[in-house]
Amino acid sequence: MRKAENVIVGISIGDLNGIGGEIVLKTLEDVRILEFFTPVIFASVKTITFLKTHFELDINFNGINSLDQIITGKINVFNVWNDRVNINFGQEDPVIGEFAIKSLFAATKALKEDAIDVLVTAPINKHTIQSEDFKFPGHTDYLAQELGGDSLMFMICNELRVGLLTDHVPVKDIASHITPELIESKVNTVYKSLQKDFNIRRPKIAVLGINPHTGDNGVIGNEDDEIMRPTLKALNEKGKLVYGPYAADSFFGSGNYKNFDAIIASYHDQGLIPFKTLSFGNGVNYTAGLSKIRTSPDHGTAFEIAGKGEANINSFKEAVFLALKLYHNRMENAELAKNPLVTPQKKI
Ligand SMILES: NC(=O)c1ccc[n+]([C@@H]2O[C@H](COP(=O)([O-])OP(=O)(O)OC[C@H]3O[C@@H](n4cnc5c(N)ncnc54)[C@H](O)[C@@H]3O)[C@@H](O)[C@H]2O)c1
Ligand SMILES: N[C@H](C(=O)O)[C@H](O)COP(=O)(O)O
Repeated sequence: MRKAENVIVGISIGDLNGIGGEIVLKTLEDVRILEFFTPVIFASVKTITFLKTHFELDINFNGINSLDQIITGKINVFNVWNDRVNINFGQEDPVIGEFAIKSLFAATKALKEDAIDVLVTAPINKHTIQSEDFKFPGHTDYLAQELGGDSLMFMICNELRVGLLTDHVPVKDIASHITPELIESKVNTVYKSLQKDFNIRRPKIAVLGINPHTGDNGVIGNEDDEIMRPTLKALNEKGKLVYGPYAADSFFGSGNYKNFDAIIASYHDQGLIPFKTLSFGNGVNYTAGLSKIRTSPDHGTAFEIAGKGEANINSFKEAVFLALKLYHNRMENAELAKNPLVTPQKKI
């Protein structure tokens, strides 16, 4: 297995008018971090120099034009563009959105070609990134297309893990998206991720219902009784410790969430509101189910504080360290699978 400092963490720079540049550079300013990995920022030396000057940071970096020029133990900046970027903190700007996408495309290509080991993405603005080349509601769907597999938005903070059945889906379409096939596929992805990424051998999973009070026997909707319950029962009978549907309103307040290795919420805000409240700014958004590891902080571009030097870097730092932990866990599990323990046979 690679030495820690040789693990290459690719970082896409996100929306340059937001807080992305600040959280990336302030995280890397503490040089002790380079003992744990080698970073490669996908942007340009000119742009990173502008940010370094703006935030008055004491960092040095190694500008590269090719990924075989990466130097271990240095902050590497890969020149994705040569243009001068007109940064106006706090402004929604489609031109800046194009640079966010250039950075993401270059970093994803490097990930696919194994030039980087994991990808950590700084936040993008979902509106300004839309173009002919990019018609996705976020990184999760884009990476699912690029890397294959069954992608799943999996929010992680210590022992709290919240996955989503439906992620960037408009509220009016949620119920029609939730089918037995989708439930089975998402439960399986969460299950495999808990085993392979988090080393939990026999995971226990809770699924939250769709309707208020899981429908109250059909008084407030039938989906929980007709779709959720039979699908979860069938999965349970196949041997998975999966339970539910649970009424979502009291599930976190009662502390019941602590009894499970992961919780699957039916839709975005049902899962992300309790997650972001309980994780106190330290949460990480992990895209599970893919062939490669991608993490990101659990917050967005925060335009109102961008450029002011007020951004909290904790969630981004956690995203980097979670990506490293998952990378090492996957490597270890792959090693173990290559050399399974053979049970000695009795001599007769
Ligand atoms: N991973 C991602 O790319 C990602 C994640 C979430 C949201 N977004 C996008 O970001 C944009 C803005 O979204 P939003 O306003 O709903 O959420 P947001 O997370 O940007 O901001 C919500 C609130 O939290 C504050 N905040 C966020 N991060 C902070 C930090 N590190 N330090 C201090 N305060 C912080 C903001 O100032 C704001 O008050 C949207 O386009 C959204 O889609 C992207
Ligand atoms: N729902 C995510 C969050 O709130 O953290 C966010 O929009 C990012 O989504 P992608 O990872 O798909 O960009």
